[in-house]
Amino acid sequence: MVEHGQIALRGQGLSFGYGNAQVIREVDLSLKRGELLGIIGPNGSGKSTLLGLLCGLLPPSSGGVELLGRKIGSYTRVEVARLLGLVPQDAELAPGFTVRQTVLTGRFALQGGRMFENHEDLAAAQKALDDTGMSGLAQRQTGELSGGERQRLALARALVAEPRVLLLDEPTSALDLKHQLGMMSLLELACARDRLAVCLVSHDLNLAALFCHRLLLISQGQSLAWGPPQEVLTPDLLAQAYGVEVLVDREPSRGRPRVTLSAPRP
Ligand SMILES: Nc1ncnc2c1ncn2[C@@H]1O[C@H](COP(=O)(O)OP(=O)(O)OP(=O)(O)O)[C@@H](O)[C@H]1O
Repeated sequence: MVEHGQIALRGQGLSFGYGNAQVIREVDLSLKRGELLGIIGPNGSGKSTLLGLLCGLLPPSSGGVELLGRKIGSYTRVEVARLLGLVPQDAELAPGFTVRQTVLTGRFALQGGRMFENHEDLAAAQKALDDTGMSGLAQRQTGELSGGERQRLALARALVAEPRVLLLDEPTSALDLKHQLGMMSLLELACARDRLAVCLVSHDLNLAALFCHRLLLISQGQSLAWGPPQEVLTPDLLAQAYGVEVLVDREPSRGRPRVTLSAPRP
């Protein structure tokens, strides 16, 4: 169970626009230590923009973000990089590097000016490669990876930095069933064991329901629902957000809500 009272990341009254187009409106969100939080919502509803606000990359037009109890703007960039990891959609992987070298670049913020990796860095990189199922590809060049392998490498590079908060934008979108389960189980374990706070954006409502403690449903830049999966994944709320009819029942392994699209016969 997630304990209350230990907020890792908090966004309050967040608003943001690109130019004159208002994209995020008055969104509140809190992420506890050890919590796995899912942000869901239709295309263009503002999920990636919200992640950008939460990690301090985008400046809110109103409202603010607190990381571990302090305004995010009061940290230096290196301090933020040390505490908070971000895995964007299509994470950039520099060409010409091997998978292992790429994972090791994730240790940069921990190295404090040290030029070469030490034994601890190498051991952490190996563990991240093992955990993400990438050790067999450790010598492969980044330009020679499949989409799913790139996603797993991006996660390995983020985990090796040992962040306190991890934000991920559609981290399972290119993964097959086994690797979806592997990645979500790994994140779940990091939450439970290391008290990592994880916030991920996903279009896979069932995967999010299966693993996330709470969900935030965003629609047109606003928070439409916020709470445990069974309170958010209801046919009414999903119809409001996505404009489609769905069936919601319980999946048998954890009793979490399961969403099925309802399509009329042709
Ligand atoms: N750099 C930008 N400049 C202008 N408008 C942008 C920019 N990035 C995103 N937008 C617009 O802001 C809105 C929210 O985009 P955002 O990427 O946050 O949505 P999303 O919910 O993550 O979408 P998706 O599910 O399709 O990835 C969209 O209307 C998008 O077109």
